[in-house]
Amino acid sequence: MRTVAAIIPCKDEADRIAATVEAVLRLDGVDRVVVVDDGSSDTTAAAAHGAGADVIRHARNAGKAAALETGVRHLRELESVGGSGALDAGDAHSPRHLLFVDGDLEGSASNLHVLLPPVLQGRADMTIATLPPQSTRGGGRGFVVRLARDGIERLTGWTATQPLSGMRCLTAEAFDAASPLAPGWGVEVGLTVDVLGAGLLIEEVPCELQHRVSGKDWRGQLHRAKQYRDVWRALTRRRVRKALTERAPGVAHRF
Ligand SMILES: O=c1ccn([C@@H]2O[C@H](COP(=O)(O)OP(=O)(O)O[C@H]3O[C@H](CO)[C@@H](O)[C@H](O)[C@H]3O)[C@@H](O)[C@H]2O)c(=O)[nH]1
Ligand SMILES: O=C(O)[C@H](O)COP(=O)(O)O
Repeated sequence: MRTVAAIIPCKDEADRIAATVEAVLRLDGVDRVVVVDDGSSDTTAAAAHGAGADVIRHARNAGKAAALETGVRHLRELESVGGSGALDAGDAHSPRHLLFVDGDLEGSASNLHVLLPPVLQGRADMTIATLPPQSTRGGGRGFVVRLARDGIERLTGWTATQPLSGMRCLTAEAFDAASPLAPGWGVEVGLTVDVLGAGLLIEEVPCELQHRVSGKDWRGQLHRAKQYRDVWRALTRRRVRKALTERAPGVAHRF
């Protein structure tokens, strides 16, 4: 049985991370959980460690994409030092599949198991969870989601139901196709465009997840403004790269 390593980027999730880690560790097929504490000012790292995760910390906040990259780098280092060479138990020559999980899912993370079979069985290179209506009402008006969905569609022809969903299971090949990741909140859009651009397959999978939604207050709106900026940057970079690939292939890799 091939196994999957989970990476959980988190900032200030001390109240939620232990329940999330415990639920992910119980998932069939997941044998390691790496939590990246992205410069939290609370006790996120200690709570994650206490729940059984490998924990690595950013001294300063660097954003979600950087936290995911740190997690994957740490995982690969851990496993090459440990002797398994970033390989899984079932196939001595394949790098690990990855499961990206947000830190605020708590017990609902136990429903993430549906993301694994399409990837483990080779039907998809990346699965993306789609979430049901959330029990707490959010304060968004759909601006970021529309920017992301329309941008992905224009670049790839594929329509994402929930383009910002960060709960994803992916092969090492899919991760490497999107590396370096688009910074900050651009990471999901970058992953989707790059994975499709590499000719790999994506499947969306409904998943009963509940997370902390951003509200209508100024914090929520500031968060959305940053999401908008990062998604716009990720899309713009990829539009430039695509145009250059068509017109000046020699320089396109620099973008
Ligand atoms: O600087 C940061 C900020 C957040 N996080 C973590 O990233 C995850 C997602 O952040 P969250 O605050 O929950 O963002 P939301 O806006 O609620 O998230 C939605 O939108 C994001 C993209 O904009 C996706 O990454 C998420 O999966 C999706 O649920 C959580 O584990 C956070 O703790 C970091 O690691 N570093
Ligand atoms: O609250 C949300 O759903 C996200 O922050 C995205 O914001 P949006 O509703 O403006 O797209």
